[in-house]
Amino acid sequence: MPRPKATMPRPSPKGAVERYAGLGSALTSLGSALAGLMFVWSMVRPFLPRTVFKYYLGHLMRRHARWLVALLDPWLTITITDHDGGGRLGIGAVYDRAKAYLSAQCATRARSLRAELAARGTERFLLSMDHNEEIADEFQGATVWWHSVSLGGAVPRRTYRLVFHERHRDLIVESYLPHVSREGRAIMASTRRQKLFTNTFDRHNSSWSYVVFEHPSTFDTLAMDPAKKRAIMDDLDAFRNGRDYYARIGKAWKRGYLLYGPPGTGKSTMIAAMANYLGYDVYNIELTSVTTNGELQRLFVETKGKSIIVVEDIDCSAELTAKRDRKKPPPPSGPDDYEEARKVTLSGLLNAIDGLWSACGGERIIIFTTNHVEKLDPALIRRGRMDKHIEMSYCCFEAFRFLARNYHGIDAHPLFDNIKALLDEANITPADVAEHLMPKCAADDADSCLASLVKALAEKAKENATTAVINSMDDLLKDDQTVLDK
Ligand SMILES: Nc1ncnc2c1ncn2[C@@H]1O[C@H](COP(=O)(O)OP(=O)(O)OP(=O)(O)O)[C@@H](O)[C@H]1O
Ligand SMILES: [Mg+2]
Repeated sequence: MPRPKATMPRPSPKGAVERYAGLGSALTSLGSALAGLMFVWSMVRPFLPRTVFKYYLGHLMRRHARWLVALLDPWLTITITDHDGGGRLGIGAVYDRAKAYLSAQCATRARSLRAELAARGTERFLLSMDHNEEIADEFQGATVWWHSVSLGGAVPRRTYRLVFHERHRDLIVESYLPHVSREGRAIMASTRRQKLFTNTFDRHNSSWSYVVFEHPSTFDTLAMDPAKKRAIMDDLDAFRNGRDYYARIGKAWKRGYLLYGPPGTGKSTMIAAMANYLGYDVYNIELTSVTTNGELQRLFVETKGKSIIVVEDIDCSAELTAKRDRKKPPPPSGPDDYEEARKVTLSGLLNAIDGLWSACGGERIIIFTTNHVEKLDPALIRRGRMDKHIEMSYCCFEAFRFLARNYHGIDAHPLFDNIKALLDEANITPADVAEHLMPKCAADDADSCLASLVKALAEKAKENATTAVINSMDDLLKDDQTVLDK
């Protein structure tokens, strides 16, 4: 039953009919032969000793069942699904490689295509097959068919089905699939786009979904003490180039950063700058939508290498601020207990971060952010888990100068001295400074923006001074009360 050559424009409809074309007559004659055989079998069977039937004929039929199936349908199928719980173990990666490989094939062969931008800042498109589209490919004289389908469910899973003749089994498994993987990886490397993954929850479980990561923040636009910034960049470089070093000292190739500081001091901006600097994907875990420790573990396992795993506002994310739960919880008995058992616990998070999986593949950075570092359990942020603690503080003069250069291209201004003095008293975040420096209308320029900043700083400094006086009076009153009580 020869299938149309791959060079033909498009097997129709969807190749399935061709695959079985010509089988009709064979099936008809086989059907009548089988019917005759069954008739003879029913006549003969009562006269056969039980053992003959059970051990000899049964065995014979089982042995030849595969041969019979192969005769009826010699076409084999390999299914490759995206994000089917094995991304970390390479199944998701296989899908991505197949998709990249097919992008080159389908550009000339498929009739219904999907297009996405190949990489940030380029005009190149990456083409892929649309759902239910099929293309043929030739490899060392063998023809294979790739069929793109979407498996149903709450989160539809994009899937490729690779169909080929059984006589090519070895060629496909030993040579063609590695060829697809190799070529696909090369194409991916040349068109790689950073991704931002977030965990979503449907009625059954959590899974990752992604968008293209396009955050403009870089270390060039991040305002902070230059020496501190340089130290962070050096740390990232050492990590990125540290594969052999980590292997030599016997540590998993991962590094934890704790970013802490008041709101608006640039923690999220710093994460984006790190991701852009390293070119890594970002996995943003929303702990409140993870219901169990097991699910959290699975999400971590599904992350790929060259990535930053982020848990923002870790102090508000889950019940992680209590002391480590040393005792095992009792088995759930009532509905409330079940609700309790569904929560992510501190030990669950620690296991997810440090589990054995974390040593496989490697090259992962884990970042926690918090506004209240003092609330966190020491176990969570100890060195080795959160290796580097970075304080994101209120805007210092260096950071202000950086922002002024960035927003208005100025390195000096008569108001700078005034601003320097006020910054020490005002405790204002880089986010607030940036807001004042941003022109609000066409008439706004460096002078007006700096004047607006000075006004805001003066007000904040005055407010802080008043608060300080009130606090000190409170302290005095408390001291007096203590003396009176005695
Ligand atoms: N150090 C900085 N350099 C440049 N811009 C900054 C800096 N810090 C803050 N910003 C500006 O302020 C905005 C808010 O900053 P960001 O979201 O990073 O703060 P955050 O520390 O993550 O706050 P939160 O604790 O509320 O999450 C950013 O969009 C950015 O434009
Ligand atoms: Mg933030």
